[in-house]
Amino acid sequence: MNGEAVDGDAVVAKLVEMGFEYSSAVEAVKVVGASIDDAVDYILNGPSRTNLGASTSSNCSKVCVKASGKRASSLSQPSGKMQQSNILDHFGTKMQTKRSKFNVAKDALNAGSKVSPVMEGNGNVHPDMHRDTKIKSEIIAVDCPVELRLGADWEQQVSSLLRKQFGHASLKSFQREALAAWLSNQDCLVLAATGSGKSLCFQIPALLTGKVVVVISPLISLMHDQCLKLAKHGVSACFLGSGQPDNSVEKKAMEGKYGLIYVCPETVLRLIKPLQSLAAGRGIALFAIDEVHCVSKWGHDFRPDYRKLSVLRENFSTSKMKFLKFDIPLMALTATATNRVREDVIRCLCMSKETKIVLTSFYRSNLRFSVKHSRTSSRTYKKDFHVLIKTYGLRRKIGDNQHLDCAEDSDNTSVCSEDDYCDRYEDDEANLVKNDNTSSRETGLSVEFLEDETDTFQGVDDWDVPCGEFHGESPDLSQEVCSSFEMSDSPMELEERLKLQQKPLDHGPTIIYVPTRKETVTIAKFLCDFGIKAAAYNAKLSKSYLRQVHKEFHEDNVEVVVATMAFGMGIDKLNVRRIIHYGLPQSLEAYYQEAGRAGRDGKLADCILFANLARTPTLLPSKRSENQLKLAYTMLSDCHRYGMNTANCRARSLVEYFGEHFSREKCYLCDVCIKGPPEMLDVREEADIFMQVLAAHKKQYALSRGNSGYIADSYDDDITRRDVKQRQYVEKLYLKLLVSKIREQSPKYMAIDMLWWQGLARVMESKGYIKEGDEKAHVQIKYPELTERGWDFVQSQREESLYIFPEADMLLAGRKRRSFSTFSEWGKGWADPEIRRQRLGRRRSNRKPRERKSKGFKASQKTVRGRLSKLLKLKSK
Ligand SMILES: Nc1ncnc2c1ncn2[C@@H]1O[C@H](COP(=O)(O)OP(=O)(O)OP(=O)(O)O)[C@@H](O)[C@H]1O
Ligand SMILES: [Mg+2]
Repeated sequence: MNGEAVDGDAVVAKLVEMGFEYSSAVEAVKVVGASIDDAVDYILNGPSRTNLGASTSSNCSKVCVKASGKRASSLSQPSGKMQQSNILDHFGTKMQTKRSKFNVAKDALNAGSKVSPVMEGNGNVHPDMHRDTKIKSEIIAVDCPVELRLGADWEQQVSSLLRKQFGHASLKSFQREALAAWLSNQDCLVLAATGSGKSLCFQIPALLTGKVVVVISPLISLMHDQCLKLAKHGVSACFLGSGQPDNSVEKKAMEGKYGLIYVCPETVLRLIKPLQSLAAGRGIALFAIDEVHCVSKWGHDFRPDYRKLSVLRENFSTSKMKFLKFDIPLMALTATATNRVREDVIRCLCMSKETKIVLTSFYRSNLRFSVKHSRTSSRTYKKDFHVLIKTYGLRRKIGDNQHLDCAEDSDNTSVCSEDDYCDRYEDDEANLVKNDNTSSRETGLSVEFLEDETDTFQGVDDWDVPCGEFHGESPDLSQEVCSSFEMSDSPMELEERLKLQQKPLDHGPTIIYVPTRKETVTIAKFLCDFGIKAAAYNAKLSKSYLRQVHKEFHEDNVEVVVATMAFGMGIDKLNVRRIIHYGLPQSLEAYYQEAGRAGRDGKLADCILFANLARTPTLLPSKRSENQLKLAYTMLSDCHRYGMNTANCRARSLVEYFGEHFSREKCYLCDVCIKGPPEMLDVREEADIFMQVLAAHKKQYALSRGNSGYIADSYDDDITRRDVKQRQYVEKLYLKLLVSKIREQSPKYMAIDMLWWQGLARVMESKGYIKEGDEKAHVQIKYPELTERGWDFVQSQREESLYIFPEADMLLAGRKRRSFSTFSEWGKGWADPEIRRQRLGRRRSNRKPRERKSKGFKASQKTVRGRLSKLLKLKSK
């Protein structure tokens, strides 16, 4: 009995961790018992398809109806919409027919193989799937190709191989460069955009020579994905490590039975000796380190074990292995690396000084970037996802063949939509205050995120989500990705791009990235309620469910996947039309990496970022050293600034963030290019007072410490030295306090909101007039301090204007009514007739009759008069 209770609790805890609501978890465990799989099935499928005995089903029917009723009431449902009450409805009975499904997949893989297909039953099949399907481990012997002598015509040989094996017309220029470097035994760092075809750079060497290519990859899902694709193309490959259920695969791999061996860094460290034997036997052509940004602490996905990969150079060099004529070349590849990360990678991996850097543009010219302001909470789902609802939900209603114009709704493309803002004004202000006051939030864990739990990078096992790629056909060569990367600014091209601005998207799936597991489930359920085939994806959901989602997504049966970062790297699906980030990502690297899942077929795709721009973003919880914390803040801050930007082309800012010179003027596709920047604003007066107050504080502080030194000479005495001595001045002036002082000095600034000043502080910082005065890193400036340039600004007393493009928060503040965070401020404003008129008018318009009524009733219960009037009412009845 006792044991049962403990088990039940553990299952409930696990379900909550997966992102399910506590009440649903408790209810599921009550009905199906302490089995995770049954409970998940119960929550997702409802009682109808849960594998329960008839009696149990009927017994629980009441509970289930109650549960679904509860869910329904929490979501607003428009009349006449398609009803699909849970996120697995569209899977139909597929979850129950794993065996036949998998066999079909296996058949498809084998049928697609053109040359001696090697699809290892055990090698590429997840243990669960293996158990379910009972596929016999059947190994097809691989004839090692004879080592080719590659002469000057190697490009021709590669081209014919490429056509025969992969169906591609030709190599892209960066692939050619990377292969040329490998052929001359050089190390190579390949920096190329997401979806550009980096994998081919290390797959070709395995096909050209009889030697093995060892690929180091961070995710089992990614390794599995690539092995399945290679099998489809008739290339022998396997992956090793904890995700590999068949122990014999490792042995065979070390005997040279596979052309490509995928390993995670943890495994490669363990296999150094056997790999040395392999190098002495069949030979190793290349070590490829995919997603190499994981090496660097400056990268967004740092993996400590990646840092130990210097063992490759140490152990596979001519000094260590006398029979080698040259060090086995290293090829490192990534789509997201800043200059700092690149240097770090070369140093950490001990790559040679002559390392060839193959750098292509990070620019993805077919991606249409935009940023929208949203509270990103359940209250805004309906508004934010209305385009998806229109596209997928309605689509089914009017028939699949009919084209639906799914161009973005004009008022929704706006970064700062006014009605978006007003109704959440109070909350946002409260959050701002909360963020400002709780510096502990920035140093520790955010309660909000602790509750929800996030998918953070822990280890390769967390990502053990084997998945397959079942394209079934080669990509359309006329739509090669490379063509979209190599566009010029010719008038014709420009015209084409201008046409693209308003072009509706082709039909294809969407991925929504959210920060927490909980949101994956709530948003997926919300979309399902509108008839959309949506599914949640987070690392804690059951493996069989995730495998199913992945597969259905690749087969175009799932239209929207709502995922955490667990569905990031390695997703190579050609026709993804929209990537939506619902909440600000933690870095621009992560953002660009995830956005890169869109439009891999070269056709137009949307990358939309919804973020609450009225709120300072917080870091997701993770273990970080002090330095890592600083870096994490810097990266989050860069991302925040990207969202705040209203004047620079988004594609340009992203590409320049990675250190690339953006050769064209702008992309002509992003929201900024389409709408143009906002009207410029002369902020000379506000900047003046901002800087003057800051300078005055610094002087007062110096005097109060008896250290009048460098500023005493220029001190103009509107405050006497004695006054200064009597008061205690803190060295750093908190931005909020600074704004209070500005308001104190001049009531005309009373009506300017704190958000606006935050924006101004950011602008002044970017112009080099102020800097952060706190040693701790912050997302946005918290303790402004004058720079030398700032002191010049203060002393110059220039009259000329200071025009700036107002940032998103400044625009929001302009539309928002100012709040008064302290009682004294509220009191002060009343003296000004204009402010008084505004406030009274606002108070009247703020009155929401329904809410006030209920609030009034509750309040009345607390007062004597209220209770008496209630009594009287009852008596009179
Ligand atoms: N030379 C080529 N011609 C046409 N298509 C190609 C060529 N090389 C690769 N591709 C296609 O490009 C797509 C993306 O390839 P790949 O997964 O290697 O991208 P990637 O650069 O590794 O992206 P990511 O950084 O997102 O991992 C694949 O579907 C592949 O078939
Ligand atoms: Mg890749």
